[in-house]
Amino acid sequence: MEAQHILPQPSQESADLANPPAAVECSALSKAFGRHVALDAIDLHVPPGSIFGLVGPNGAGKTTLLRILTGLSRASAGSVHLLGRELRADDPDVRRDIGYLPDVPAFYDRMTSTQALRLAGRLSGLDGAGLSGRIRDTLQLVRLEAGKQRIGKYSRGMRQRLGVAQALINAPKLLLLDEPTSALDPAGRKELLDFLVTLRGRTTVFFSTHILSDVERVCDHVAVLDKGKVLSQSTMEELRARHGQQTIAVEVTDGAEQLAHRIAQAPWALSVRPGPGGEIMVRATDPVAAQRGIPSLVASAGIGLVRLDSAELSLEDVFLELTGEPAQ
Ligand SMILES: Nc1ncnc2c1ncn2[C@@H]1O[C@H](COP(=O)(O)OP(=O)(O)OP(=O)(O)O)[C@@H](O)[C@H]1O
Repeated sequence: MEAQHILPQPSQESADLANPPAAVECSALSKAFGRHVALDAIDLHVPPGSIFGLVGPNGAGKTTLLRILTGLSRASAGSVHLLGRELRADDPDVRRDIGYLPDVPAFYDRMTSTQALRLAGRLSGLDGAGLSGRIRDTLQLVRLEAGKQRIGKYSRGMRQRLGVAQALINAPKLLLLDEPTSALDPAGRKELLDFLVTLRGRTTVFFSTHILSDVERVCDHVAVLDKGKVLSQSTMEELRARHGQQTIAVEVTDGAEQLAHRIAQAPWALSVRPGPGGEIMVRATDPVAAQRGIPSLVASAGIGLVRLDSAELSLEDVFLELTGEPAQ
């Protein structure tokens, strides 16, 4: 995918700002459906220009949050600022610079791709030759024909790609995507993710997903949402480093199960579980005490120590540590 025609151009105004505002700033944001709390006083800071992944299992509250950010749903409490302006029901202008791809994009099935994008463009205030050019460019970008085929005949993947084109029609400064890759085959996923990378630094991309490898592939920032709470938010490096330091990988010659049992009794042991390479992964309240204590536990068990190291954690490991559940 080639992005240069459809990318928003960096504005002089934003270049002049020493500290551009956060693309998304949520403060104590809550949403309840009756007695069910879907979002529980979340604070979220999405830096401008970032590719930000919001990961969470089914039911975490991802779609609820994205619907609030796009103005499709109202928060029960708290505030949202988008690109420096407060999101309010009586101020539709705030949403002018936003593109949105819902989890299941809806179209009029009797329309063609061009007609759907013309409608979306007009709703964004575009018209004339400028709109026609943008329709051509965005369709080319998502590899869809401008022909006579009706959307009702499209595959799921084609509908998803048309949804991306629709979200980009107004050259948004903030692109919100709800599970953008879930309906795509591996080649389509790779293509969409590669395209999102080309937007880095020019448009803020905020997307929700439960596919951790997608986040690892393209995101520079990540937040973990679970049961309506933000458990963690940081850069990808900070997330891995923070959790890696607290987790120690222990590899022994034999008797790993017996050793794991002994380690679990130590006062500094938070959790002990098998790692991907057959080693024992130890999460410790005091990593230094754990690094000192583990060799003597290995020696007293009469087995040999092969490796004792800070763990190299994948996002999958971090997610498991934070939520206590593997990603679906
Ligand atoms: N309109 C609604 N009425 C009642 N409960 C709702 C409504 N919308 C969402 N919920 C509940 O709020 C919680 C969060 O749902 P949400 O769809 O935001 O999660 P999600 O992280 O997007 O999950 P998924 O990946 O399955 O789409 C769930 O428990 C869901 O059942």
